[in-house]
Amino acid sequence: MAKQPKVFIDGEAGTTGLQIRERLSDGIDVEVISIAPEKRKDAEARLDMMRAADVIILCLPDDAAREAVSLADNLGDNAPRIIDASSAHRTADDWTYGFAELVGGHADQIQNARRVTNPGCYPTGGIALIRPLVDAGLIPSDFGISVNAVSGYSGGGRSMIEAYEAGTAEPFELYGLGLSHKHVPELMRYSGLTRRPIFVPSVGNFRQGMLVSIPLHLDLLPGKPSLRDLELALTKHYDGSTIVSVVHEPLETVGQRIGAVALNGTDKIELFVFGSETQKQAVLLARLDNLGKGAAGAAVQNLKLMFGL
Ligand SMILES: NC(=O)C1=CN([C@@H]2O[C@H](COP(=O)(O)OP(=O)(O)OC[C@H]3O[C@@H](n4cnc5c(N)ncnc54)[C@H](OP(=O)(O)O)[C@@H]3O)[C@@H](O)[C@H]2O)C=CC1
Ligand SMILES: CC(=O)N[C@@H](CCC(=O)OP(=O)(O)O)C(=O)O
Repeated sequence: MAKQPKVFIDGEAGTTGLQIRERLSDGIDVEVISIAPEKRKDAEARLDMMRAADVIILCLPDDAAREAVSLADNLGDNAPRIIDASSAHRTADDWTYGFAELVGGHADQIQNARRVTNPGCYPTGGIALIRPLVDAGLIPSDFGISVNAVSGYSGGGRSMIEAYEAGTAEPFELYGLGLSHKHVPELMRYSGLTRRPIFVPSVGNFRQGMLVSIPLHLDLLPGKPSLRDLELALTKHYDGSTIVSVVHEPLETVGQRIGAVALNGTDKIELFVFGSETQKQAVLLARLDNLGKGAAGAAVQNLKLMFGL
């Protein structure tokens, strides 16, 4: 029988760490090794955990994740493999982007990678929608794209959760209005866009769940594609995936509105092409759980790929 991989979750007590822990206790053949809670920020103790681990999953703020990687570097060739859930290494050339469905064959790259950077929750939705359409030639890479999104408050980690649960946060707000959100470089790099998209995130008074939407003027696209053309290209790209699905619901069925929380507790993502053929306008839409495919679900998916679980 193959050896059970030993997993150290650095940041195990945080929002993402806890979700990963929960998923790993659900019949996945790994041994989770945990640090004593009072030592969780002690570099020597963390290094000892890294020595014992086959893989570490970083569920830390960006600076702490960078520090964890330099700790692991001290172990040279004996360093464990790394999955980083933070945004510290998302556009680094020597890391593999942990979105298995990105392009054909990408899952094999994750399988063989030593260092995998987990996608951000918003880029997961945006890239899932845009990349296949750029690759199919339906959206030119220099096309002007806007990405609007709403997240549950768990996306902001422990401090935002506490603020919402104490009733001290705005019930709903847009943010990132200086258009320099940290997710934009990642979104550009992996969606294949060369023109910087306008990204406007927002957060509301619900714990988890996410919608990412992209309005498009179809008559400004070079081939003037129909809604059906866009839907077909997405369907073809994700054919066979058990995680990403393209939902073929006519507008009349969904009633021209869609909620953010239907996939909560799952690691799935749904893609929709809404709009009006008459107006030649579309809204591409992704629905996911920010803590599922947007964080912990993707980390566990990558772990399974890396260890053939
Ligand atoms: N929440 C989400 O939807 C998503 C989060 N992410 C990313 O995952 C990472 C973790 O986020 P999240 O779980 O939400 O954050 P949390 O704030 O909920 O948890 C972070 C954890 O890291 C611990 N920690 C902080 N500094 C250190 C340190 N120097 N050494 C060891 N442990 C430390 C914290 O401990 P303490 O509280 O005691 O300081 C806490 O347990 C972030 O980089 C985030 O951007 C990615 C995708 C989605
Ligand atoms: C609501 C909220 O605050 N969301 C976070 C993103 C959460 C996420 O995916 O973050 P990482 O890229 O850090 O992993 C934000 O906008 O910064």
